[in-house]
Amino acid sequence: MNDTLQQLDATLAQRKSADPAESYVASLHHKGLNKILEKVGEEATEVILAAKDADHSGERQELIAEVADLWFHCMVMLSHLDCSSEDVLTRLRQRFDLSGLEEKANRQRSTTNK
Ligand SMILES: N=c1c2ncn([C@@H]3O[C@H](COP(=O)(O)OP(=O)(O)OP(=O)(O)O)[C@@H](O)[C@H]3O)c2ncn1[C@@H]1O[C@H](COP(=O)(O)O)[C@@H](O)[C@H]1O
Repeated sequence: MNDTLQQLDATLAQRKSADPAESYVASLHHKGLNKILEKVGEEATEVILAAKDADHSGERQELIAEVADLWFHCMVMLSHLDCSSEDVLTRLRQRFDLSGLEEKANRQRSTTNK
């Protein structure tokens, strides 16, 4: 697994029992799932706006920073629900040999057969 994600996952797990007054992550866990989901939604919107700006201006740093915020808040959400980045990476690895179009065709075939 990617070292950066693994290191951050370990920090996030530790913050589940930390003092909300001393840790941003602990404060999100303390506020609960709805607050975490609100942050994920906000960051997703910011990624979209930054991508549009990057497309017009050619400047990529803001986009990279916003994607980092989105990934981070998704990781907090996963941690809150007792999942980890490793679970997501495993799922992505399982898809390595399957094209997106093939996967979609299989899904549509199984829906029509119901
Ligand atoms: N990677 C991050 C990270 N990325 C973004 N953020 C925080 O996410 C918040 C982004 O939200 P906004 O930009 O909307 O800022 P805001 O207005 O302050 O947010 P709200 O008041 O709406 O909650 C900011 O407070 C950022 O500092 C992060 N906070 C923490 N981490 C990692 O998590 C670790 C643990 O952090 P603490 O729990 O704070 O110790 C840190 O060591 C870092 O590795």
